[in-house]
Amino acid sequence: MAFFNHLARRSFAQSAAMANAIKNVTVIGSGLMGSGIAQVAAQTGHNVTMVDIDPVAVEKAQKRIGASIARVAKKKFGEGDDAAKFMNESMSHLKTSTDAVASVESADLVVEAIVENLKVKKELFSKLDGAAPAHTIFASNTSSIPIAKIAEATSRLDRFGGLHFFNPVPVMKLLEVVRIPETSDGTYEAMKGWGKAMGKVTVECKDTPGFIVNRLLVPYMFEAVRLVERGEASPRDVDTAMKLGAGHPMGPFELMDYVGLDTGKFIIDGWHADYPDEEIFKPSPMLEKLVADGKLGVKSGEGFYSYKK
Ligand SMILES: CCCCCCC[C@H](O)CC(=O)SCCNC(=O)CCNC(=O)[C@H](O)C(C)(C)COP(=O)([O-])OP(=O)([O-])OC[C@H]1O[C@@H](n2cnc3c(N)ncnc32)[C@H](O)[C@@H]1OP(=O)([O-])[O-]
Ligand SMILES: NC(=O)c1ccc[n+]([C@@H]2O[C@H](COP(=O)([O-])OP(=O)(O)OC[C@H]3O[C@@H](n4cnc5c(N)ncnc54)[C@H](O)[C@@H]3O)[C@@H](O)[C@H]2O)c1
Repeated sequence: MAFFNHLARRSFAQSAAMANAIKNVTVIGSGLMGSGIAQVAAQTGHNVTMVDIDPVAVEKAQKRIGASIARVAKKKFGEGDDAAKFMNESMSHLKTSTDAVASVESADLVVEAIVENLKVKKELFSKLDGAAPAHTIFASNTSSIPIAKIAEATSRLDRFGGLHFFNPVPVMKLLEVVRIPETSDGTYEAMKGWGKAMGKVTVECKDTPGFIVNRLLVPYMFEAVRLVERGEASPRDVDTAMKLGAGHPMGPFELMDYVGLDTGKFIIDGWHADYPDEEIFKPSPMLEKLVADGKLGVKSGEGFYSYKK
């Protein structure tokens, strides 16, 4: 018994040490998710570099983060000195860059949150693999792509996993921590420990399509799309029904607009390619048209609904 207690203490100490070892975090992608992850990492005292290929995206992300940190500060401290101190300290932990390769040179953890496209994610990780130190853990925030397929681009499968956050990151408490068969126990413990240091509740999941939440959420959203396409109800009434009848904070159309319809299309196209016989994953004419018209949801000012002021 004493021996097992000793082992348990040692593995706890090891995982705590690895989680504590994550100080320098590089977040690649400064869109909806990357900016949220970078913000929470900075708020929780990590040294963060947030990277995007698009300098305009970085600039917008900084503004979004400033506004969001102000909301968090107000909620935590009200008005006054403590709120200002929290905001200043958080912002002082955040750097930005447009050079992904240079930004990983001293990273303990890289969290990728770029476009939901396997080829683009692999190209990125393959470049980073040669530039990051040997100890650096790589993680993807993908919604739907198998982690193993992304990890193939690197030679560090034991230091690779999934860290799936939820939108809006500063508010949503959940973090799905995903391992592939090669992920080492040390890496997995470090990812979970970091999630806790970020203030999230972590759940563990294997590298299964959609992990836990999206395995249930995506078919639900697409049932809603089919229902509207069949002319059985309007998006507004479906949303009202799910909010007032099922207690959801947003209806499925509001939520799709919030997530981004381009991301929704990437997810469904990927799953349709992988599971061509599944009716629910077949392309939706309604979604195809909105994306083709540049109506990507809240982020572009219009999707199923208009957000233009
Ligand atoms: C097509 C297929 C698509 C597949 C999708 C897969 C996507 C993905 O992989 C998984 C997901 O993320 S799935 C998506 C998972 N996500 C969901 O399911 C989300 C469902 N929606 C919700 O939970 C709620 O509607 C919200 C929390 C978004 C807003 O809450 P509300 O009550 O309706 O409105 P409120 O009054 O404005 O906000 C209330 C308070 O929240 C705080 N706050 C809010 N935003 C903030 C920010 N950016 N920063 C900081 N703080 C922020 C703030 O404290 C505010 O209080 P304040 O006094 O005003 O400062
Ligand atoms: N939107 C959501 O609700 C949500 C939730 C959980 C997970 N995700 C996943 O997170 C990832 C990002 O989603 P998002 O909603 O933040 O997308 P987004 O469109 O808001 O942002 C993506 C950003 O990545 C940048 N980018 C693209 N290619 C890049 C590259 N090679 N190097 C650096 N930057 C690059 C783009 O310029 C853009 O700013 C996707 O994998 C998505 O599936 C999204």
